[in-house]
Parts: sequence; C-alpha cells; structure tokens
Amino acid sequence: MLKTKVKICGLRREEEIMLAAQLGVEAIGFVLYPKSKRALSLAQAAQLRRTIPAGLKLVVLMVNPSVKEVQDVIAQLAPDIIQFHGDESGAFCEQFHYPYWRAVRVGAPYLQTTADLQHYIHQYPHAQKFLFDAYSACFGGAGIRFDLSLLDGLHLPVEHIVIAGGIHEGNVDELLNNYDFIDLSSGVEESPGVKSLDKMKSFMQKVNQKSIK
Ligand SMILES: O=C(O)c1ccccc1NCC(=O)[C@H](O)[C@H](O)COP(=O)(O)O
Repeated sequence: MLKTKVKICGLRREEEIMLAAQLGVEAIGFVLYPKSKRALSLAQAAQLRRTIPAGLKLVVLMVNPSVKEVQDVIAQLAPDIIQFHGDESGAFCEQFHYPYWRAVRVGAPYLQTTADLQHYIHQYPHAQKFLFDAYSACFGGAGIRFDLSLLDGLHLPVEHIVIAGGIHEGNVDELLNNYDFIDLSSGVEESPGVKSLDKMKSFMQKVNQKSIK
C-alpha cells in the first residue's frame, strides 16, 4: 500500500498556493496554455512563482509549445517538472534534458487499449512520470474519468504513474493508498478557473484521514 500524493492543477491565486502548502499538497500546476480557462501568462506565472513556499513542487503544464516557449519557461520559472499535455513527440520532450511528465490522454483514437498505452509510453523513455488523464477535445481539466482497468497489466512501476481526470472528494477513496500520485483540477473548483478553498480543504482532509501513517 502507498501513501498517495496529490497534485492540484490550475492554481491562479496566491491564497490557493498558500493553502495547498498548508494542506500537505505535494505539487501544484500552473497551466501555460492560452486556450485554457485556467491559463496564466508567463509574466503572471513568474509573479506567482515567487510566492510558492519551499517544499511545494511546481509543475508547469504546456500544450504543444514551441521550443522557445519551453526554454522561456525553464529560464523564467525553473519549475520542478514540465508536464507536456498535448501531442508532443518523445524527441520534442527529451531535447530539453529537463524533468518532465508525459500526459497520456486515455481514450484518444490511438490510446484505446492497454497495448496502445504500452506502445505510447515506450516513446518517452526518460519521462519522470506518466499522467493518465481522460481524452477530451480541450486537452484536459474536463472533469472526465477514464477506465482505470486499462492500466491493469501495464508494464510501468506505480511510482511512474499519476492518475488524473474527474477526481473529487466523492470518488477519491478508490484511489487512495492504491496509487502513488493523483492529480485534480475541476474537482476542487467553485467556478471554471477558480479554486474553492473549502473544497481544497475538505478534499485534503479526506486524503490525510485515509493516508497510511
Ligand atoms: O486544466 C486545464 O485547463 C487544462 C487544459 C489543457 C490541458 C490540460 C489541462 N489540465 C490538465 C491537468 O493536469 C488536470 O489536472 C487534469 O486534466 C485533470 O483535470 P480534472 O478532470 O478537471 O480534474
């Protein structure tokens, strides 16, 4: 059994960051994808970056960025991890020699079966983790679950797996202590792009209660 770590994605306000740190969240995500309702500009992200307390990891999420955009993020934000959430190839992700998570959009036409997933992850040999999320036309943050049984039989250590997609206080039980890392966004929002401090608190209370001591 594992003590499940939590990443909350799409934070945009300093009070959300402070609360995440207080609640024992492992990592937060900034969305640098202009079409997202949770988008931050690079300048906004740089300002918020300064407020992140030590010990709270920063994951910067990008969707089909240019090389220059990734280089700018590394230079100006120095995130702990870059999360590639679009259609970036292995060669693209690996050219930066920077820690990255590869989002796997389960249910995409080319990601329908366990064999498809296995084939896909082999294309990213240096990914630190694979974040399994449900396929959606808007790329992510859509509150949709995927069929977890597709991960059964996957040759991938559990420490390399992050489960995302439609997680909230009401359904997190089945994941806790079974997965190393989970990621959520809309499940702790009061409106698109605005985190609910109350939902963050009650979600993390549940996680912390259920966690193996
Ligand atoms: O959050 C977004 O708006 C977003 C936009 C484009 C690509 C990815 C995006 N979010 C990715 C995340 O890491 C979310 O936490 C993940 O998709 C789960 O979201 P949710 O189903 O809302 O919990």
